[in-house]
Amino acid sequence: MSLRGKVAVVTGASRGIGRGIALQLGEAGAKVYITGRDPKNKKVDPSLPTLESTAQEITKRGGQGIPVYVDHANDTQVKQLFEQIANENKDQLDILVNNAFAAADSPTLFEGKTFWENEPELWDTLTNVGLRSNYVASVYAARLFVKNNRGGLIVNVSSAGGKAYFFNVAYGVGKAGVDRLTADTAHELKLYKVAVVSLWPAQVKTELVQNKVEKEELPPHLLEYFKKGLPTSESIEYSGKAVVALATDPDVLNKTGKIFTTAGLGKEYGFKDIDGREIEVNSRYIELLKS
Ligand SMILES: NC(=O)c1ccc[n+]([C@@H]2O[C@H](COP(=O)([O-])OP(=O)(O)OC[C@H]3O[C@@H](n4cnc5c(N)ncnc54)[C@H](O)[C@@H]3O)[C@@H](O)[C@H]2O)c1
Repeated sequence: MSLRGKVAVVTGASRGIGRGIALQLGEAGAKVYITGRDPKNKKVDPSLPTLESTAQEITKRGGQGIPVYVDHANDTQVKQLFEQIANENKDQLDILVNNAFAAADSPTLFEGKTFWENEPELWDTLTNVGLRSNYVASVYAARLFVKNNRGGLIVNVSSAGGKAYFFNVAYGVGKAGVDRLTADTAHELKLYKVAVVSLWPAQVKTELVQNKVEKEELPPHLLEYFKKGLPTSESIEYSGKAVVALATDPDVLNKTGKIFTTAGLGKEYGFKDIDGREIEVNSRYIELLKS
């Protein structure tokens, strides 16, 4: 229970990597605010977990899960989230994980089209919730961190797509933006002892990807790529273990502004995936990080 007494917020945590991070923060004893869109306003796939079920699981594991409906495309709702956190915790906030990403459930991400074959609006789908939304949440979190003057941690969930071509042009530019957001917010927050890092998971066995593979709802090249990778993929909670390791590291400020792979952190801090597997560091990612 190394994070008992800490207050965290994980955006986009009903499923996927956000859910895995929220569960591990809960297991470490934190109070975890988790956000997701109101199911009344979106198409719900009943086979995917919900915000409420994730919150219950956090509490079952020893933390406190608090679900808050927030559409991260709506700045007013994000502002209200941080007002709620401030009111309920005497302004305390210790950890922000920017994870919400709107593109994965849009079929366009996986279609394999060139940028000129897609309509320009694809840019907005891939960067409004996934880059701009990280900036907005960071603004409100930073105001609390600075007011409290007791340090803090922001983890931006990103991807190797920030340095090399993955899926499509807007995806890569968005991820490069997330990594630059990390570097520049870290620069301004260092004085206040707030660390900001980018986290690159490798291929992750998310509920969405597993569903798409099972139902064969992917173009052939991606179906083959995901099928081949699934057996050795990281669990959603492996990213959570990485966030807990960072949040409990008294020297985390030495890492501020930089990008870390989940497996690299696993090796450094000595954690394994939840099934006991040691995850290999992807040698291509190491090369990309040096470039
Ligand atoms: N899945 C992978 O293999 C993988 C690998 C590396 C990096 N990543 C990155 O991890 C992040 C999360 O990806 P994922 O695979 O878990 O995706 P996912 O689609 O499974 O999860 C995204 C989460 O964001 C939420 N969300 C979407 N739009 C929202 C909105 N408007 N407001 C609030 N919440 C919203 C979804 O409900 C969901 O909980 C992304 O940035 C992705 O690029 C994923």
